[in-house]
Amino acid sequence: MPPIIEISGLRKTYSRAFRQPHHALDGLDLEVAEGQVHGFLGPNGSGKTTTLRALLGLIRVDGGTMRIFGQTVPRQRPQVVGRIGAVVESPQFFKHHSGRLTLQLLAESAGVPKARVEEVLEQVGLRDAAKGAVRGYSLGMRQRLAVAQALLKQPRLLILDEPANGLDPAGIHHMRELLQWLAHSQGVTVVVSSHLLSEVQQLCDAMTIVSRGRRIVDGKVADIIAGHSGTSLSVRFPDAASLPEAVEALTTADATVTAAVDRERLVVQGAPEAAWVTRTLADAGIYLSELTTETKNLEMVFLELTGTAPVPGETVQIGGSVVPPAAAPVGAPAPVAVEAGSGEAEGAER
Ligand SMILES: Nc1ncnc2c1ncn2[C@@H]1O[C@H](COP(=O)(O)OP(=O)(O)OP(=O)(O)O)[C@@H](O)[C@H]1O
Repeated sequence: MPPIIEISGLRKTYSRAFRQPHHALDGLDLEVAEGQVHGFLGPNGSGKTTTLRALLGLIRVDGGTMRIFGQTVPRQRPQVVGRIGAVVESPQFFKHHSGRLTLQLLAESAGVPKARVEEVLEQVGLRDAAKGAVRGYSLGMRQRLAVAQALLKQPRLLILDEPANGLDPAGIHHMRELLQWLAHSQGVTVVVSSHLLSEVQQLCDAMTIVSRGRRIVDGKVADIIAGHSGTSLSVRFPDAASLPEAVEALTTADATVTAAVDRERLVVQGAPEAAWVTRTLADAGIYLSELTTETKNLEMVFLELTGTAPVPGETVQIGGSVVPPAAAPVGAPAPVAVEAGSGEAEGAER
């Protein structure tokens, strides 16, 4: 079955006064299969929103191709727009209207039966708050209203930019259940962008990790974690002067082992077992004072893949993540529901 979304080599460059042009998208690829919750994960400024805005026709790109439901967009957007619901960017609801009236007016203009309004209010958990004016809504409530708006037309593809934004833990849990139900029981394909790793891990079936406008890795969430996880060993010595000798001893004994000095300790990866490290060092006349095993979680995998792992004494700058290793590739304020394909509306230069 062809992917619901296929993006290949997408490019978007912003010119900046007195600075080099900025490649927000630098040949980005993305494939999203039908009926899954697909996480679009990346550090701040990695190009997630730019990609979603391009898909929805809100900005023009400089290169690459995009297909939704097999149709090339933006050219064939009219053929697919009715099947897409999206929540990207800031809310623009009439503050004096109630949540229910907001949805009723939108339903009317879209030719959707009024009964559908009650269904979506129930689905997003706003039934009891529906008669209150939107001006009294919290960030999380506006977020829910935006999602309700996106669901009105019973879309087959739902695109949400940071859906957990503004939601409290109960709201996040509720949103997760709703999105998984839509995907797994209703066959809706759901794409969510996020920088919340734990949320992606719990919510998504598959994910694409991006950094600096490029895809770093994609696949099933569990496979990505399994494929990049592993254990590393942290080794300390009575005297830090032993560190360079220890690196030499370990990497000479086995060329596939990596040993990196991290302040006063050595981080060893690829060793057959902990005992091998102890033995190899002892054979070289080096004695250690501590050896601990560290298992990687998704956060460590993400930091490693996107090159945003903290460096002692340095603060990683936005958009300044390092170029990821060559071996890796495998394959807001509260948002508002955006009418997909509502035209080319280039955002203001930041
Ligand atoms: N209209 C614009 N003018 C200039 N630069 C822009 C514009 N929109 C985005 N950018 C830049 O493009 C890069 C990608 O931005 P984008 O909003 O797509 O990132 P993101 O992955 O969604 O980040 P976040 O997680 O912080 O929302 C950033 O460096 C951003 O500053």
